[in-house]
Amino acid sequence: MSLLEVEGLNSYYGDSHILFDVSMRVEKNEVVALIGRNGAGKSTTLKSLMGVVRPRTGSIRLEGEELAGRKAHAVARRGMQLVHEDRRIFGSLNVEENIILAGLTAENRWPLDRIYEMFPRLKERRTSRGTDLSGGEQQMLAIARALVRDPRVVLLDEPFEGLAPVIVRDLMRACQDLARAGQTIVLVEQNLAATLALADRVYIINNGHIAHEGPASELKKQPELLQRYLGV
Ligand SMILES: Nc1ncnc2c1ncn2[C@@H]1O[C@H](COP(=O)(O)OP(=O)(O)OP(=O)(O)O)[C@@H](O)[C@H]1O
Repeated sequence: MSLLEVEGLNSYYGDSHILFDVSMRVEKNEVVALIGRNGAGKSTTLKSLMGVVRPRTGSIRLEGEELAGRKAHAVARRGMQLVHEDRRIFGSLNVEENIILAGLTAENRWPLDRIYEMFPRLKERRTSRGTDLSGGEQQMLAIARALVRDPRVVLLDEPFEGLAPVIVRDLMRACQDLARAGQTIVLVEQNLAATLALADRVYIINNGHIAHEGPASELKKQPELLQRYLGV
């Protein structure tokens, strides 16, 4: 049994059918990336896993437990965390308050020291308000807010988007440390180099259909796939 088993997801916005029989599996300690063109359905897949979008049909099993149809807070309680593209931190609270608040209702929590070891920059900025952080620091804080709840699976939606290359490098390093420490991650990211550096395995989604699945290391040798589905 895989840690996360997704079968036959069909998701809609109103009458628009967005995901078509999406199936994926994620092993424990694995980093799985979901890539595809703009509008292919990557964010909708993460939102469907998290219960933010409610799939009309399909199954989402985490450690064998069915999560499809549950609300996001219930899914979070079972050990899934989604770091949204728009980060969702509290601007009026400082860094440490943001982290503590996120962890309040969690069954298990990372100690603050472990968070700060992963993101030394957050330790330096721990008394700064959310609104005073740079984009990169906000992204670190958004990830920290997910990690403090000691998730079984963390879903990252475009964590490097809009960040300067030097910040991307720092965040990449943190994500690599996280992966090495055994954190299971599902990553959606436009930065293909970063994606292939981080991921063990990749799914390509095209018009809401899973079009390819395979090891990240092999995708680098398949330029025709990248051309066909990503236009690169
Ligand atoms: N809230 C919404 N209401 C209606 N349609 C939506 C909504 N969110 C997304 N869509 C549509 O669903 C489709 C899939 O969007 P989604 O955000 O999942 O794509 P994506 O692969 O993550 O792309 P991007 O990289 O542009 O975020 C697109 O056609 C998009 O316009």
